[in-house]
Amino acid sequence: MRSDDPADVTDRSAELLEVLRERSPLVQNITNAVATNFTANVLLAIGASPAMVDIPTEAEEFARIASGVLINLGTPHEEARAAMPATAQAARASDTPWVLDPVAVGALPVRTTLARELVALRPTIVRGNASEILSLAGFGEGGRGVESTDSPEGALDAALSLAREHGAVVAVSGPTDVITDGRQVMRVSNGHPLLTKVTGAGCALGAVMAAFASLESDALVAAIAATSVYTIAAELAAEKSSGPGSFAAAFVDELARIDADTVRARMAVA
Ligand SMILES: Nc1ncnc2c1ncn2[C@@H]1O[C@H](COP(=O)(O)OP(=O)(O)O)[C@@H](O)[C@H]1O
Ligand SMILES: Cc1ncsc1CCOP(=O)(O)O
Ligand SMILES: [Mg+2]
Repeated sequence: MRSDDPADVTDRSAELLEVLRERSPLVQNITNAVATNFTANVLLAIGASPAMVDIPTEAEEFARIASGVLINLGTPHEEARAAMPATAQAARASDTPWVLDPVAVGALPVRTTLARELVALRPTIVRGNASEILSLAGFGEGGRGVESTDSPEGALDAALSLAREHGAVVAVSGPTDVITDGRQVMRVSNGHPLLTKVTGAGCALGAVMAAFASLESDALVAAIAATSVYTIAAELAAEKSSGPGSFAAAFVDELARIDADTVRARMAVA
């Protein structure tokens, strides 16, 4: 498989969805108070097994047995903050892939310092919106709270810089998601604007990336596969919903229903 060949990546993404359903990876989440329940439901729907293990000592022990780990900085309370670096180190030491979501880094001092510390611990994937990726790379001041005020294309240089400095895949979300390992740059154009009207949609995508990264050693392909399955499910859900509330429910349903053939037919990667 060539990770820069859209046809190969499409095939592998479809296959990875089937592997995910067979293996049901155990995904550990240290995530925020807003997105916790939605994230767990998204993971269950897609076929993974969520565990919100986020307190010191337990979290780092769990990272050794988890299939993948998400560390998300959305509401970084003291206990979670204390657990994060040791969890990242334990994940690294035990070859558990881990995803960093630097929610709202930029102007907010506590999470911005913490995000810089964590990114130096070599996440497998850094996932954020464009403003977050620009800020983490030192290229911007942050978005509007948790929302982006920048475009993924405008964050490409920042993503390349972060990827090269830290040896991570960087996935920048937006209307077209831009994903890079510091050499290749791939774009996923699936998705629907209703995803931006459900809080935690970006956060839950990070957890899905941790699930896929546990199944595929090429983290670029894992991030593309996760984004594609997720955003195609959003397209299907949007066709059946009348607004953000019914969309959120339909989205969880479509994550549970989506199959490999649908991924092959609809995936728009280039
Ligand atoms: N305008 C848009 N059209 C289609 N999909 C979008 C749009 N904006 C974001 N998405 C999708 O929504 C999901 C969350 O992305 P985003 O809203 O950028 O993250 P965050 O919630 O962290 O700010 C991603 O899967 C992304 O592809
Ligand atoms: C609203 C909010 N405030 C702190 S974390 C959070 C959730 C952000 O979720 P997402 O980044 O997925 O939109
Ligand atoms: Mg976010």
